[in-house]
Amino acid sequence: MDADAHRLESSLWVGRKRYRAVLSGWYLSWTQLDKRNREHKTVSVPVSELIGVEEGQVELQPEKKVTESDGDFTVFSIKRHRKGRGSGALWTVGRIQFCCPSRDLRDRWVTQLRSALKTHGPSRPHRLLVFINPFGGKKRGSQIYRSLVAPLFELAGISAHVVVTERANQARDHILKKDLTGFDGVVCVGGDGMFSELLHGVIGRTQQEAGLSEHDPAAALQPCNLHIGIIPAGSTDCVCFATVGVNDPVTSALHIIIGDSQPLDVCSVHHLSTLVRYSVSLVGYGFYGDVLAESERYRWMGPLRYDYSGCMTFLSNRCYRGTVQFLPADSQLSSPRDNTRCLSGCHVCSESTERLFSRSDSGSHAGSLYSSQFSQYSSPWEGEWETVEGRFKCISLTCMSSSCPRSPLGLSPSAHLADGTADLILVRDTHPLGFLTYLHRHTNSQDQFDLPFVEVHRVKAVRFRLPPGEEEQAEQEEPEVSERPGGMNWISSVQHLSARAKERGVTGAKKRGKRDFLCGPCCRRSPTVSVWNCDGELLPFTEILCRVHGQLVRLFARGIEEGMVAYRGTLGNKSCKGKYVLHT
Ligand SMILES: Nc1ncnc2c1ncn2[C@@H]1O[C@H](COP(=O)(O)OP(=O)(O)OP(=O)(O)O)[C@@H](O)[C@H]1O
Ligand SMILES: CCCCCCCCCCCCC/C=C/[C@@H](O)[C@H](CO)NC(=O)CCCCC
Ligand SMILES: [Ca+2]
Repeated sequence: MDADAHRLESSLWVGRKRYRAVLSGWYLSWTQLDKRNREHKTVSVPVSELIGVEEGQVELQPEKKVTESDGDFTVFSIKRHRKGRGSGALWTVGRIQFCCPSRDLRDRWVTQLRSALKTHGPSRPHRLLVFINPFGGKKRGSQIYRSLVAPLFELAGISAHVVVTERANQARDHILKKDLTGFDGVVCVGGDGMFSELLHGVIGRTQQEAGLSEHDPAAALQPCNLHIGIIPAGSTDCVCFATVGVNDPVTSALHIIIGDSQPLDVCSVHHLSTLVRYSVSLVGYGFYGDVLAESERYRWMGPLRYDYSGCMTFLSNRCYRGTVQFLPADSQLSSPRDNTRCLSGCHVCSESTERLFSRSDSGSHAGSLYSSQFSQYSSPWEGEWETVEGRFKCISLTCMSSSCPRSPLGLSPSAHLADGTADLILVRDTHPLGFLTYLHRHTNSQDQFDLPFVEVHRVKAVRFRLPPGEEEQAEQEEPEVSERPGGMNWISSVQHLSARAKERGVTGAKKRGKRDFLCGPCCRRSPTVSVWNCDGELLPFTEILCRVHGQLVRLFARGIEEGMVAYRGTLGNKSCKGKYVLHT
């Protein structure tokens, strides 16, 4: 469609000032005119960043108020605010009140702006399925949705079907089993645990519909079309923070409204021939597993439980033996120590998109999303496995930086959201001060990998084994796997085992009498086996195989926007490229 099909130009008033307003191409701009018709300051807003247009003078805060008058209309758009270094932009709603000399002209402006919005925003969602966890984080999910998010969805003309969950895994089961026709996306209001429910629902549903089994780690899974949105209202909100750059409900709601799309790598975790779980932020053994196991006893503390358990776990000064094997990623493409950051529009991720989807029938990426991935035609195990054996303070695998408010640059600051790889961080046994230095570097900009006991690898797959004599005694715990593609027996079996792991604070190890978490970390002989933390859930198995699936899901996000985003505009006659002209 011709970008100028909606062109409109006229004189308008904003307050007492007269402007020449133009809707042209991809922008709405208005230039102040003086009494002699000389042009002054121009403000420009991309149509893609308009939220909605309303007749009359409209205010949203403290609640929606409309004052009708013949010539007025109100335009709502995205307004950026710069946050601290390393984080993304905070978005709020900008409001501009225009006044036309006639009702007829007002109607033309409203019609043209609305139709420009439709044309320029084909990827914007119209219908969303929203799951609210009323108990996540500080238990403010329902209030956050009602007061901050719902009014914006209404303004943008999005219809939302809201489910307030009454039990864990309700959102996941709903996505797996219910009719989702007509929904353009699913949204969670909660923390990483809620996101994980949506992730499992969306991936499981997509594989069911494609007739694929999720258990085979070598299988090429079908990329998911249904977008996931996250309104942060949890304890860590790591996935939101790492994909948007801030954990702010309004910013996330605005990314959803304008239909942003961020592909995300997902790691599948397998035990023997069973899929155990999917992960995007952390598969962690040793310290992070112990912190999570310990924190389960202190849920009542809310988000503070991680700080308390972190201290207790640190004081217990444990390390664990094991063998880690990994399949390195192509080191020509990127490295976890190249000091780059994956930002919005990242070229490493874009090139990966081409590699992952290039063998599809359709030339366009959007088309190729619906067809099979390149990896279906080649083995995911190409390359030589490397082996590292030893005693580890912690072993972490992350598909993305895993930045969060506790650690603004994250577990692996140069990791990419959508490059088809994960970073494997091995922290060998060291003295407590060394490990404290490693942990502390997560909170500032010092390089946590520049320590003699730390190594980091960019990988496509990882395998973990216990030392001989300590192997997993999994016979009694092996879940019964459904033979049917997309079968769901494994979910309930693994879920049952995870719940048992949670109850005991640790996986089957207690049975072996090798550890006992429940009596406190400081007063026991050191256990020899830890537990895996998979995006905040304890895994019921110790010996696992992890495989990265490039760009398996898509979020309503755009990666981290660092600094103000440039777009063309004019300031008087001078170019102001590189500046975002704010308006209120
Ligand atoms: N109604 C409910 N009752 C109990 N648990 C629920 C309910 N709805 C969702 N859950 C579960 O609560 C867990 C924690 O939720 P959520 O992620 O929203 O909060 P959180 O406090 O941030 O936790 P975390 O960040 O540690 O995962 C999730 O794993 C989810 O499965
Ligand atoms: C001396 C100061 C030391 C400070 C140390 C700070 C280190 C912070 C690293 C942050 C790593 C976050 C990894 C993300 C994990 C999430 O998928 C998961 C689910 O929400 N959270 C936890 O498991 C919760 C576990 C959180 C552990 C801290
Ligand atoms: Ca990645």
